Amino acid sequence: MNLAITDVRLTPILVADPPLLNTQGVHQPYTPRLIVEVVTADGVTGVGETYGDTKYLELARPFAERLKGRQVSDLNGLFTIADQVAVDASRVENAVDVGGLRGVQTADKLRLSVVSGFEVACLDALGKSLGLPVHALLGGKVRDAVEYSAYLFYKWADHPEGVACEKDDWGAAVDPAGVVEQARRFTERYGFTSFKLKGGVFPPDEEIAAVKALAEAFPGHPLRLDPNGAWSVETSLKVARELGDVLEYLEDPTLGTAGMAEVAERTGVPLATNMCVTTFAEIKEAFTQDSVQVVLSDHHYWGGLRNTQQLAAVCRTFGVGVSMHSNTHLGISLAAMTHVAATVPNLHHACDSHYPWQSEDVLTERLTFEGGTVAVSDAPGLGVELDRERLAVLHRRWLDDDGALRDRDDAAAMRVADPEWVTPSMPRW
Ligand SMILES: O=C([O-])C(=O)C[C@H](O)[C@@H](O)C(=O)[O-]
Ligand SMILES: [Mg+2]
Repeated sequence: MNLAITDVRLTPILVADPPLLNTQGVHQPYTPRLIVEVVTADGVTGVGETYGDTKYLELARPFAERLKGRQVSDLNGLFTIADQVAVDASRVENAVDVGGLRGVQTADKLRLSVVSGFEVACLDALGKSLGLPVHALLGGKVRDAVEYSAYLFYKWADHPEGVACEKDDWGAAVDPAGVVEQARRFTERYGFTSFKLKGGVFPPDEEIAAVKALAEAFPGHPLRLDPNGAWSVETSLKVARELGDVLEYLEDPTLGTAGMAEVAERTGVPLATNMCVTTFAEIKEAFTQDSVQVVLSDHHYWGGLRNTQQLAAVCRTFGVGVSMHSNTHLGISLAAMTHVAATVPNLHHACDSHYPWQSEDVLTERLTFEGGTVAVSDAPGLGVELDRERLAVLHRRWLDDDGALRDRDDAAAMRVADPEWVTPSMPRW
């Protein structure tokens, strides 16, 4: 068996995204992703997926060059390569609300967001070469299916008039009735039993009303609300008081470790985050201050599946829960999330996934949710197959774009509907 990497292919694509609202604006009609392929000397191809914005592409290209000739089994070596890839200082930002609502943007985190795409591709190729599923390469699954939650969004029925887009069939959801209707469709289509509402869009009282309506429509089901840090400490506490009885957790009610610690100290509602603990460097301060009770890992920016396992081990050590965050992603990443989630013993909350919102994919067969879960594949590698024709179509869309959509910008997308819109300063309420 020859596991040497002889070729690496990077294919940036643009995939359709519905008009989902968040505190910064609205999703663009098409969003960038990067598909990574590594090919071994034996002709085995492994696939990975990560963020596709320019700041990631400019790191992925030199990374790919350095990968050739190495072994797909050399997973630790990926971090050595990452250290050799220079990050332009202009890309680094220390604010916690930059970079698509997922915390600080350090040079290391940018590199790790690229490592993850290559790590998954290497694991896929290694698994296919050895005839083993990725979860076996990670130490073995402890469950046969991974539970996901319905990721509810306030949304418009359509993207603004005149904007080129793919139509979706979800309709609008801009009030409690619309949110409950969306949740019903999620349960009918996918069998989800827990629900997360992306908040920070409307004044807190309206979002409280939406969560109360969900609690009434789905009594006893786990509910979460995530305003991406849009509230002050006092507003967070008010929401916690109003919704304390029905929430499984409140996600990033306010920005930053200190604010989260203050909220956590003054409420019994558990706090989750994918914004104030997004790197290993942030763990010590957050955990010693008891800022968060659940860390939502995202293998893309934590540096891959094995780093996610390490994060889970640290969380277990400190008695902090762990689950998974999601951003717009396709089936390769859902497969990767499912493999790693299957290996984490202390995963006690349903994971997030945007996948139901993505009508387009690059796989020959879409992954499916049954009873709100994705079955853990025992096929070699990730257990997915790339559809080259679809990949070519979505890459063509990227090539044809004049650059306007190649870097996700929810505030810019909002300005198409509301020319006065600027990214709100935080706390918004
Ligand atoms: O849980 C979260 O914070 C997210 O998923 C952040 C994402 O950017 C989400 O808000 C989105 O895509 O609008
Ligand atoms: Mg979040």
